[in-house]
Amino acid sequence: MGEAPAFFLDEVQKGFSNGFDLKSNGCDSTTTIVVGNKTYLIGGSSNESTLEIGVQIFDQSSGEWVYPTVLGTAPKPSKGFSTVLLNEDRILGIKKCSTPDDFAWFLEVDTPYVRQQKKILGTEVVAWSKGVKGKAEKPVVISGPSGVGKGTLISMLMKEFPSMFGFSVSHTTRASRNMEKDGVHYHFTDRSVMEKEIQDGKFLEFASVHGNLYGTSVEAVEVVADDGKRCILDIDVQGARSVKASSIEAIFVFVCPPSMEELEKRLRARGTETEEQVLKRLRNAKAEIEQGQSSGIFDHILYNDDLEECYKSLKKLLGLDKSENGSLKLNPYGLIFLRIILSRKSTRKSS
Ligand SMILES: Nc1ncnc2c1ncn2[C@@H]1O[C@H](COP(=O)(O)OP(=O)(O)OP(=O)(O)O)[C@@H](O)[C@H]1O
Ligand SMILES: Nc1nc2c(ncn2[C@@H]2O[C@H](COP(=O)(O)O)[C@@H](O)[C@H]2O)c(=O)[nH]1
Repeated sequence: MGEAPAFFLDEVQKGFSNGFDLKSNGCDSTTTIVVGNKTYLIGGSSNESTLEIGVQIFDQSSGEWVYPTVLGTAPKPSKGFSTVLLNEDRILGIKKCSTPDDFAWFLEVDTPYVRQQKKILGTEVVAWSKGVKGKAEKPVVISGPSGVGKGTLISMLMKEFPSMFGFSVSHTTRASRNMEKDGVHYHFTDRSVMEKEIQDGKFLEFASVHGNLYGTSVEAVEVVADDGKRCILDIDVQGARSVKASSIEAIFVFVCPPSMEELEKRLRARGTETEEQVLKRLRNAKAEIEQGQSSGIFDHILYNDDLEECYKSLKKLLGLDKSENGSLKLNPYGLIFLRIILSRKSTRKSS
């Protein structure tokens, strides 16, 4: 989510000159700003029922108006909206006559995230995010093969630090397990509904995992941010890759099992999957561990052998422990362990 330097937001709020070329439209409800060969018309309301500030693009090369897919939650219309272009890839918008927590907004127009979404959606794309005053803690992305203990570690963290962390509740098309609650563990949904919402740009990332669709909605992350908490995402490696390509600056943690045999034991002991699903998850685990090692996505690799030790390491890397960082920060030993795990031949045949 976008973050404006605190000093800058303070200056703008006080109405001081700030050195930026802010284009004010007084109290009109629309403003235009040129980025490359496109003119962005921002303001008014594109949709009367939701009352959001609308965005239209005039493409000077084709001479046509384009209505982009708008990702993120757009600001509500205000009496005036001033804009300034930052880094040629995002527009900072300042709402007039607004509250301190609602006056700075970013519209990404050509960031890596927006470019990626353009490719996926095949449309023109822009993405809104609210400016955060001050320093927001980076979200934490936790990945690793199924059954390694990601959920267990996250539960421990949420239990010990309930006011600090908020879990990003993903959507999934898989059936719910016995103890799982809709809206708490996942938003359980139909594939057709989720596919439509993906097309509508409601997802920050999504992936097909073990035969089902899983995804993080923009709203899921915003709910946590609005609560003033640090967001934790439990997502697979494909999802982590998408978040890495987005404008979100996160800490990426990969959790590794001590061995494939132990992973299998844990998956079976959990008793939530059919035999066929266990086998599929174990097959996918190999590829995930390989990607955990070689993708360059992850800042930290944790070994979940002894749960308490692993939890301690997780807390250390999140700065929740005063002693030195306890994770294997992509050091040679980490890579050696990964290779050992991958080189152990699974005795089970793929089905
Ligand atoms: N260090 C550990 N030693 C032994 N068992 C563990 C350890 N960590 C977790 N477990 C157990 O392993 C099982 C799988 O853990 P968990 O459900 O947290 O995995 P996960 O990575 O979240 O899996 P998935 O990706 O499928 O959601 C659980 O029964 C959990 O209690
Ligand atoms: N890319 C995403 N992956 C996700 C998301 N939510 C969960 N996951 C991953 O799916 C597997 C399987 O989960 P399970 O609950 O069926 O055992 C696991 O690796 C999760 O990390 C998501 O939103 N996006």
